[in-house]
Formats: sequence, structure tokens, C-alpha cells
Amino acid sequence: MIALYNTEQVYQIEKAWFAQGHDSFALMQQAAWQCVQRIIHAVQQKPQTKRACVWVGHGNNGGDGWLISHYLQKLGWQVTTVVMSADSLLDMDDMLDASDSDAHKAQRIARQHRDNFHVFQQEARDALAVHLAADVYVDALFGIGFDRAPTAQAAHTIGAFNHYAAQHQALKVAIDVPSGVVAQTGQVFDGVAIRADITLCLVARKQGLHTKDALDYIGRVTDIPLVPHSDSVPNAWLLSQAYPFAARQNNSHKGSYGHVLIVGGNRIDGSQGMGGAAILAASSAMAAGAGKITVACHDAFHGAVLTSLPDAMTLDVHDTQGVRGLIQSAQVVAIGMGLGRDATAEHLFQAYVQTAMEHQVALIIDADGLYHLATLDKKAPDFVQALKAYAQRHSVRFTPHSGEAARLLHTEVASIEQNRFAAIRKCAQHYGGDWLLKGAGSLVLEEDVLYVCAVGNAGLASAGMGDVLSGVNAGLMAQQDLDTDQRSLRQAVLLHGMAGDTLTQTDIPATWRIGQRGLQAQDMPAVIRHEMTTLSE
Ligand SMILES: NC(=O)C1=CN([C@@H]2O[C@H](COP(=O)(O)OP(=O)(O)OC[C@H]3O[C@@H](n4cnc5c(N)ncnc54)[C@H](O)[C@@H]3O)[C@@H](O)[C@H]2O)[C@@H](O)CC1
Ligand SMILES: Nc1ncnc2c1ncn2[C@@H]1O[C@H](COP(=O)(O)OP(=O)(O)O)[C@@H](O)[C@H]1O
Ligand SMILES: [K+]
Repeated sequence: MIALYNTEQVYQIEKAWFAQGHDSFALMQQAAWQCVQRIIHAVQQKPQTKRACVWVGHGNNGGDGWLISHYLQKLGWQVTTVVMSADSLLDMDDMLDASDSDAHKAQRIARQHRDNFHVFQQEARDALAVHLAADVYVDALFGIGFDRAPTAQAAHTIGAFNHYAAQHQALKVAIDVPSGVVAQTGQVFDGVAIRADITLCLVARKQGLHTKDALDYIGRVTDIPLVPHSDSVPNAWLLSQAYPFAARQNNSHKGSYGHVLIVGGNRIDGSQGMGGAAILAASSAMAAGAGKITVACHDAFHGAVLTSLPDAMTLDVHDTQGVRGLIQSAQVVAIGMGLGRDATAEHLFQAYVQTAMEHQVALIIDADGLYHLATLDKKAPDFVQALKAYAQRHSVRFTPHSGEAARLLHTEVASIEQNRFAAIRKCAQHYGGDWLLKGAGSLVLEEDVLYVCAVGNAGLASAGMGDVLSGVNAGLMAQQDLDTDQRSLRQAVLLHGMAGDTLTQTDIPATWRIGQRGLQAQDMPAVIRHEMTTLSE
């Protein structure tokens, strides 16, 4: 698994390196030289490619850019350097000063040899345009120092980079981070960021590159580690490889693989109801290999459940006696998918979770279950505290998307989105247990270790996909013959994402192939089963 670091950790790694007596400017030179090697490698298919346009900012990322310009020129390339702001330009008549920053040293070296640069000005874009024909566009505007919404000048420069690179059909190479992407969080403000084909990530892989908005901007990421840092503890890990499943024992029976109870699929006040949520969760739990499934849903849906999933048993979700009885014999209760948000559903939620705790049953709390949990956090704090205490000793998984997480933390969605890494940690601190924060580049916090999911795609952005995931989760958790990794939350998230990727890949048998548009939750269970088989081989 690739280790992911937050911005402070990256600065810390650099600091530790310098503290050992290494020179910071030498590191910048190394960074630039290696970037140049990668750029040359990237264009080797087209050896006539020797025109670069390097856009530099005023910080150290810009320093990398000045040196990249210089080295490419030395290698015979035709290079234009575009400077974001005239403020960062040095007076070349001044002597090199020992207190010069690394970025200034870099600029001085580049300009001493050949002063071929232009200052970007929004109002004079047309005059600049004639200098911008190039095969490779290098983005050295901002790196990890970019941590807030761009200024107007930054936004205009980023926009112009994308515009002219597209006009010249240039390869877009981002140095360290595509400018406009916050390396800490993956956030991009109002779609203003460099759309890179390649990101050359310096020193250590930044956690924000693989989640949220960043996914649309990073292109292919290549690491240039520069300094040894294997002893530094990363903030998270990039999840891409599921654990293989062990074969089943010959001498086993359905009881060996656990009983899953799905509680959801309710119907309130004569509404159409949400029976589909329970059906999707149940069929996915079955596809993930659970031995036995019972669906506790509104009795209006019992016929539908049996038609689509004859392997399941049904029970009326309002039959509290019956459901409580079944909870005692289940290995896992997955509660909330289409449970409804009225007072009766809230009462059922609290009662069933209480029973699961009394009988030490593993829990998955999703969808409307999370809605009630947020309400109960204010209304019945003792219950929420008891659940937290229970989660210290037993398996409890909470699986919100940003909207549900916001409600659980009694805040706005925007504040979750601003820093999903911080949000998932807050959720776990407040409620205990293991957490999944869903969305592009989902975050998993399991046994206090943070993961960023590198599989899955926007085809999964359709109704019912979360219910499928709850089912996979429940199905894996129920199978006690599997080891902890194989039953883990991260394994469920991986299987779900992998099935989505398989369905939307272009190089797979036509039977499985669909597309991101029109991918439906009901397409998933069969492919989840296929992924599990592939992993078992
Ligand atoms: N010697 C070193 O420490 C090394 C640093 N390296 C490079 O240095 C980069 C980090 O450099 P810096 O810390 O100087 O940061 P940056 O070069 O990323 O950006 C710095 C400047 O941008 C400003 N800024 C931040 N957000 C902004 C926004 N939204 N709009 C406008 N301005 C904004 C900051 O206030 C700061 O002045 C790395 O990403 C990497 O490219 C590499 O050369 C490796 C060695
Ligand atoms: N753009 C995306 N890229 C990757 N995964 C996504 C994307 N959009 C949604 N997903 C995944 O699909 C699932 C959707 O779950 P959820 O929002 O709970 O849907 P629902 O409540 O409709 O079932 C989550 O696992 C989520 O991470
Ligand atoms: K950059």
C-alpha cells in the first residue's frame, strides 16, 4: 500500500533531512533535475518534442519551476517561462545574497543564463499568447503551500494555463501537486485548478491527491521520493488491493457462514416506501457469501423481497418482538437502509440497536440509522455513549456520506467537505467504532488507521449504491471463517469499488461491461460475486 502524508508531515520530513546537514537548495536542484528526467521520459515517444512552457509561482514550487526551465534549456529545449506575478521578480543587478531564499537562488540561476520569461497579466493575455506554443506545459505555480481559495491573480493564471495548454494540445505536467488542489484535503475551489496529465509528486505522496475534487485533476501520479523517509509514520494508506479469500472448508454448512439481519425497507404513511434499499442490501450480503439472510422490512414488501431474492427470509420490521428475537441469533445486524425518518422508525432503531448490544451482535449503521443516531445524540446521549462503549469491544461500523456525517457532527456539509480527513476522525472520536466516509476517494478509519480508497468511479454515484455496500459489509462480517482483513470494512469498500470498476472498464468481456452512465445498484451483486471468485483464485 502506498503511504500518504499530510502537509505538515511532508514539511517535517524535509526539515528532518535538513537537520541532518543536507542543503535545502541541493534538494530543490535534485527535485528539478529528476522532474526534467521524467518530462523527457514522458515525451520520448515523440523525440521531436522539445518545446516547453513552464509556469512559475512565487514560492518554492516556483523555485522548482525556474530550475526546470534552466535544465531543459541546457538540454537544448526551447523554453518559455511564464511568471505569475511581477512581485516575485528579482532585480538581476543585485548581487547574490547569502540570505536569498531557495526560490530566489533558482530564479537567479535560470535568469543569469537566459532571460526568456514573460509576466502573466490577465489584461495582456493576447500579447502573451504568441509566446506560448509548446508541446509540454509545466505547472510550477503552487505546491503544498496552496491552502486556501485562489486569489483573482492565481485563478486567472491557472485558467490561462489550462486554456493555452489545451489550445496547443500540450502534455500537462504538474510539479508536486496540480496548482489549485489543496494537497492536505483534495479540495479545489470553484473548479479552478490545473488539469494535469501527469503529477510528479515530490518527497512523499500527499494524502489529498486521491480524494474528492483532486481526482479530476491529478492525471497519472509518479513519485519522486528524493529523501529516505521510511521511518516516518504516514497519516493514511492508499487502498487499492483487496485481500484474497481463503477457500471454504468442505465440512461446513450455512450456519458456518453467519446469519445477516437486514433492518430497513420501511413504508411510512402510505408512501411508495423504500423496499428496494433492503432488497439491494440483502442481495449484496448474499453475493458476498453470507450463509443466511433475514430481511426485516415493511410487510408490503415481503412479496417483492421473495420474488427478487428467494434465498432470504422475511419479517415485519414493526414486529418488535419478532425482530428482537432474531437479532439474538444473528451474527450481524445492518440497520437503517430505507428505515424511514419518522418517530416510529427512530423508536425501532433505538430498540433494535439496544437489543444488538445486549446480545453482543456486530452492527452496521447506515442511511436512516445514521439520521436517528444524530437525533439521539442530542435526545438520548446515554444511549449514544453506551453505543460508543460497546464499539470499543465489539464490531460497529458507521457508513455515512458527507450529508449524513454533517448531521452526525451537527454541522454543515461544507465544513465536512472542507476537510474530510478531519471529519472522519471527529466522527470516530465522538461515536467510537469504525467509519467509512463515502464519496469519490472514500475514507476509511478502521482500528484507528486511516485509508483512502483508490478504487471505484463516478458510476457509483447513483441511488442504492450505499445499500449495496452495507450488504457487502454485512455479508463479509458474517463469515467467521474469514480472517480479520478479509472481513474488514476496507475489504468491503474495495470489493464494492472494484465491482464498479469492472462494470465500467472497456477491456472486459461484454457481459459485464456497462458504463458509468446508467450503472445501477442492481447490476452490482453479480459482479461482487465475480470479484470474490477472482480474488479467491
Ligand atoms: N527545499 C524544499 O523545502 C523543497 C520544496 N519543494 C517544493 O516546494 C513546494 C512548497 O513550497 P512553498 O512552501 O513555498 O509553497 P508554494 O510554492 O506551494 O506556495 C507558496 C505561496 O503561495 C501562497 N498561497 C497559498 N495559497 C494561495 C492561494 N490560494 N492563492 C494565492 N497564493 C497562495 C502562499 O502564501 C505562499 O506565499 C513544494 O510543493 C515543492 O514543489 C521541492 O523543491 C523539494 C524541496
Ligand atoms: N464519484 C464517485 N466515485 C467513487 N465512488 C462513488 C462516487 N459517488 C458515489 N460513490 C460511492 O457509491 C456509494 C454511494 O453510497 P450512498 O451515497 O450511501 O448512496 P445511497 O444512499 O443512494 O445508497 C458510496 O460507496 C460512495 O463512495
Ligand atoms: K504545481
